[in-house]
Amino acid sequence: VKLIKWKRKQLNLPPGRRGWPFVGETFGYLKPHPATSVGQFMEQHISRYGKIYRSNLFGEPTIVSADAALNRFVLQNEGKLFECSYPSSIGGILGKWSMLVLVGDMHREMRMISLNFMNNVRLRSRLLPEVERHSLLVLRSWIHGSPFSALEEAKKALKKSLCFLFNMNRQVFVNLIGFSLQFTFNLMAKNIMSMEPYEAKTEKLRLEYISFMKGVISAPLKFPGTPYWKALKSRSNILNVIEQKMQERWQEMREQEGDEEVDDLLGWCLKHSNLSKEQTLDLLLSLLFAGHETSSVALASAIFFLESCPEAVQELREEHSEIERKKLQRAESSLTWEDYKEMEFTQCKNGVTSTTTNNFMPYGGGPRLCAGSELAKLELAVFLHHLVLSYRWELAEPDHPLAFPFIEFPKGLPIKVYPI
Ligand code: HEM
Repeated sequence: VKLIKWKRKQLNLPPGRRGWPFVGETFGYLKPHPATSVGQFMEQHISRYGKIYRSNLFGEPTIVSADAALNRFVLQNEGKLFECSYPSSIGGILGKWSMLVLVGDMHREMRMISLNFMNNVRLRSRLLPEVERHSLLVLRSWIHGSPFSALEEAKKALKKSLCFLFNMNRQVFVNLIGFSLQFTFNLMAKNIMSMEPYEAKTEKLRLEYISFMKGVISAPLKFPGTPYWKALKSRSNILNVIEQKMQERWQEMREQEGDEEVDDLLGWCLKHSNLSKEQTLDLLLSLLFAGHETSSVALASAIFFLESCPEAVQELREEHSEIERKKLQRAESSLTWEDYKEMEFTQCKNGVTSTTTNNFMPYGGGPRLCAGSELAKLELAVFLHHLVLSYRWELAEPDHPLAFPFIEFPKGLPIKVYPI
């Protein structure tokens, strides 16, 4: 669904209605609904007005489109016929230099930096081994316990976090959302700022992001207690951590005078870009945001839907067992890029019709096409590889994805896993 704002009056506008004064139809539009449907609001509006209709959302006159062809046209003409904009509250939280809210040349510059950080060479040589290491860290913690136990402070953080874990007769209960967030966050924190997983500072930052995310799409009410207020506070705490990392890195760079460079995004920005300190802070903050919530929900959803399709799990297991067998024959201990390319069923490379590919736009399109889509696909495939080879799983209690408007599993997707 794309929201398109119009400024001029007396245009040939689609049908629709304005709703209540000021708030328009915002509350109805944002009402949580099962993520497997477009929701009652959209269904009712589409049946009454068609797939393209007029409304009033977030305090602005708006055209809503649930029409895939129009959505693709809008995405592809971004910066030419259309310009992206978000409700101002989102800019307040992500920062005015965040790539998600920037337009024009500055957006292009930030985008180039992000694409460079996740380019094909880095994906093969650096990110693939990291993705595998972080997948195994999480999956092994399900049976061996988390490396947390060594750290008193992090233990407290664990209690507060969504994750829980206990072991009974080799059957393990896992709060999947907590663990998939841990996996994707740790991966990004390592590659953006060389922060090690399970260290107290990394955990603290991860927990800040949880309250940060809750406020990104919330009413911009700036008084204590509201999600928006808490998210602004988290933003400032997150920026403090990133700034401290930046100071430490400057210090190291001065001391080492051009010696070995740390291979992370922070190091690259400080050495090779002309970004100001503020711009670098917002870039890192928003990349950490864009790069972990999204892929963790995608991963949890994949595992959720697979649970109800044993045939697909069986086919996955066959594909990954074969890859594992060949890997062992070559006496290799880690996955190679060639192994990854062989995960064809996992990546749904066969049997996808052109209608599906044309209408399915999970990564957006045009000049704002997700900069991390290749990394996200790698994360999903490698995690699933080790998951299906190590465990069987089933839902521990009924849960389902809700559009909130971000996708959430109300119970955190509790699953029971059995080591194979
Ligand atoms: C399954 C996981 C993911 C999904 C579904 C997803 C989805 C999207 C979508 C729909 C957009 C376009 C937003 C717009 O139109 O303005 C986007 C942008 C972006 N995504 Fe992702 N994303 C995922 C994972 C990631 C990862 C792992 C990263 C890594 C850092 C990332 C980084 C970005 C960035 C930097 C942008 C902004 C691109 C730009 O404005 O030029 N994403 N993502």
